[in-house]
Amino acid sequence: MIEVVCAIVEQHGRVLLTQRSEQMRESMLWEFPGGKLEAGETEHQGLVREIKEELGIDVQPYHRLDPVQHPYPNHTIVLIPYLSHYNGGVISLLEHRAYRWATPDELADFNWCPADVLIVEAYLELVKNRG
Ligand SMILES: Nc1nc2c([nH]c(=O)n2[C@@H]2O[C@H](COP(=O)(O)OP(=O)(O)OP(=O)(O)O)[C@@H](O)[C@H]2O)c(=O)[nH]1
Repeated sequence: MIEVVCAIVEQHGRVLLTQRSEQMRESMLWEFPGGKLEAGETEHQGLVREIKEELGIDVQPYHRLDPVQHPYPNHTIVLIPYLSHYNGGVISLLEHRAYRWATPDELADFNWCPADVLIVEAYLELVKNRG
């Protein structure tokens, strides 16, 4: 099982989404930025490292949401989402095709990686319950 951590980074009522590039698996689909955990790394360390590597920004994970398991044709992943603070830096697209700061209302309009669909739903529920 491949463990993948991803960040739900919020700022001014919007959330950061990234679009996978032509070169990546699940190409052109939208996701929460992140990546595979490396051996010996904690989830927090892996998430901070991945976001720095692919977007050049600093984030601080603070709340773990329920992981989602998803079978892709050649591998199964467990996707572990963290609500995260944006701690600074300017976004550079070092691996992705595009990024957006989307409002919760807009999230349903994106073509998501299949593993993310349940995470988007859980996030929307959380936003609703915050009032
Ligand atoms: N980062 C990220 N990956 C996701 C999400 N949803 C999802 O299904 N995935 C899948 O999880 C896997 C993560 O791979 P990745 O390519 O982003 O990670 P990485 O940078 O560590 O991989 P690499 O070193 O093999 O290129 C891919 O199969 C990707 O499609 C998501 O929200 N964020």
